[in-house]
Amino acid sequence: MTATASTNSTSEASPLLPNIVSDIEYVNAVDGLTEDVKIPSPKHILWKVELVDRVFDDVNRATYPNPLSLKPNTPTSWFVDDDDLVAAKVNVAASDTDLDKGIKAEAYTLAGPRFDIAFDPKQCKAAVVTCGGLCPGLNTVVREIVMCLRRQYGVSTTYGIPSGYRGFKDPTTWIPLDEKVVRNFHNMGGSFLGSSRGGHDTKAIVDSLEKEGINLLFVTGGDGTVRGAALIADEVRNRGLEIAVAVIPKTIDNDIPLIDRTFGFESAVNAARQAIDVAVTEAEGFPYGLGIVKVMGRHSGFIAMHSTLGSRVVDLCLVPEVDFYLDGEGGIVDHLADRLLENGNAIVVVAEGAGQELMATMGSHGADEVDLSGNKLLDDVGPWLVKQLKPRLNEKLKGKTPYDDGVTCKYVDPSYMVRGIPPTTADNLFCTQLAHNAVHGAMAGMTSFLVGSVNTRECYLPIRLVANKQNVIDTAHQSLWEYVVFDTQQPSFAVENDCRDENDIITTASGGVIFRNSDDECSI
Ligand SMILES: Nc1ncnc2c1ncn2[C@@H]1O[C@H](COP(=O)(O)OP(=O)(O)O)[C@@H](O)[C@H]1O
Ligand SMILES: O=P(O)(O)OC[C@H]1O[C@](O)(COP(=O)(O)O)[C@@H](O)[C@@H]1O
Ligand SMILES: [Mg+2]
Repeated sequence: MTATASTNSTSEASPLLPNIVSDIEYVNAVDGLTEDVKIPSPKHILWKVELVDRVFDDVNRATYPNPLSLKPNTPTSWFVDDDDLVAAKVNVAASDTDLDKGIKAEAYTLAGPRFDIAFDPKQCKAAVVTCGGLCPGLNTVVREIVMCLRRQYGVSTTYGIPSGYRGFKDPTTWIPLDEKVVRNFHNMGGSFLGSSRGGHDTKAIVDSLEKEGINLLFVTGGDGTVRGAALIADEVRNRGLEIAVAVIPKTIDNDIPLIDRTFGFESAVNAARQAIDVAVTEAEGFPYGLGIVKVMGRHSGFIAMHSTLGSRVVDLCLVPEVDFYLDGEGGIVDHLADRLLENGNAIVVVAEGAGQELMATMGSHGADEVDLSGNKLLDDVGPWLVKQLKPRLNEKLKGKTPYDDGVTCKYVDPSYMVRGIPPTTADNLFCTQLAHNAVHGAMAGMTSFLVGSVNTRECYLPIRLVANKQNVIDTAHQSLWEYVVFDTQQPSFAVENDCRDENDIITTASGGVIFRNSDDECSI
């Protein structure tokens, strides 16, 4: 079966996403069908990315040849066509393939270099900024943006904005970046440019961009940064400026929706696994050793889930997405007591955002504060868990062990050790792909977009599809969480059995899920 998208798609304006959603009529949907069999044309969605103001109007679109295309022997097959799409969903229900209905398709624009570009490289000035919490790979992204701009497009001016969004205000502090400066960035943890929370001032940022003649802006950061970038892109559009705004999503938390994973996540998972290994050594070294490891992840437990599955020795994994309880049948105390008696030791991995409600109901008074970006500061679940578990387990083990001196509890909090490290090789490669594709998209005149991998293919997503939503572990459907429950044999705490239409659910390769909401204005 082949499906071909027609090129003359019609644009359907949505009040919230002007010119982003378009219907594509599939033609020749099923090979071998005779001419007289008419397939009712279902609506398909292409989540188009916006173009900078000057090139928005296709008719007046000025283009320049991509310098890469002028180099001798560059295969034309290296270039991506605007017709090349990435399927948003690769799993389809059998009922969706009913010939009467056709297959409902939803797609993003494939990332990569375009044959024609929208900006004259000689006139280009770029800026790059790193925002939010640190993350392995930030420097690689900056390095590769500079390298790709210079080597592939001949753009020689790129400024590094110091200290996140707040650094835009004073252009005298901007750092000129060239190949020499960035050469060894890929080996460095942290952010050479510096980062920060808070300090986003849309007007001041766009004033500086306008004053300094920046036309390519690359922003790397997490969910907060994406919201900030959306505001910058709106302001740029409102002022009619020719500035492409591209986001390269970062965060060790992996909480950006729709994409397979964020860069830095894999590095953080590897480091978290090392902490688990230490806890195992300690727990095995003492009678009835209980190792408890707390890892980062405020709203999403991906680091906890993936490091648990990577280590395969964990007896209990607690994440923000799943409420748990301590006592009684099906509680975590009985489960851990069983494992201690059976194996002589037990390992718990807990994400920092887990158990917040339980702590509150049991009288713990959280800080009730937010950080400079407005992120709620969490109650510390690690020490709380140690305090709750120790006496309960001692009670459970009484009279059942040879020494009768209870559990030996070892608490490991790797904290920033999972974050302030250089990226793994896989993350370095991933950062390179993301950075280069961000440059290709921006040079092609795309704006207000985020570059990410969807179903292992790099593509461009409109920022607004992603802002204000969170990627969380999919606990209600067949996903990686099922392996956690199977592997740890922990109680399967009740999860919301979501009864929304399957079409509203988007799952990600790392085991995440988001549910569309009305903001998407998407009707299939
Ligand atoms: N709703 C928002 N509007 C504008 N800027 C925001 C918003 N939320 C966060 N930001 C800015 O984005 C930056 C990073 O946000 P933060 O939440 O700290 O990290 P991350 O982007 O990694 O999630 C901060 O400078 C913050 O001020
Ligand atoms: O750097 P801070 O302010 O101590 O914040 C720690 C938080 O940052 C993170 O490492 C990453 O969060 P962001 O990606 O949202 O910046 C969280 O896992 C953690 O809760
Ligand atoms: Mg965040």
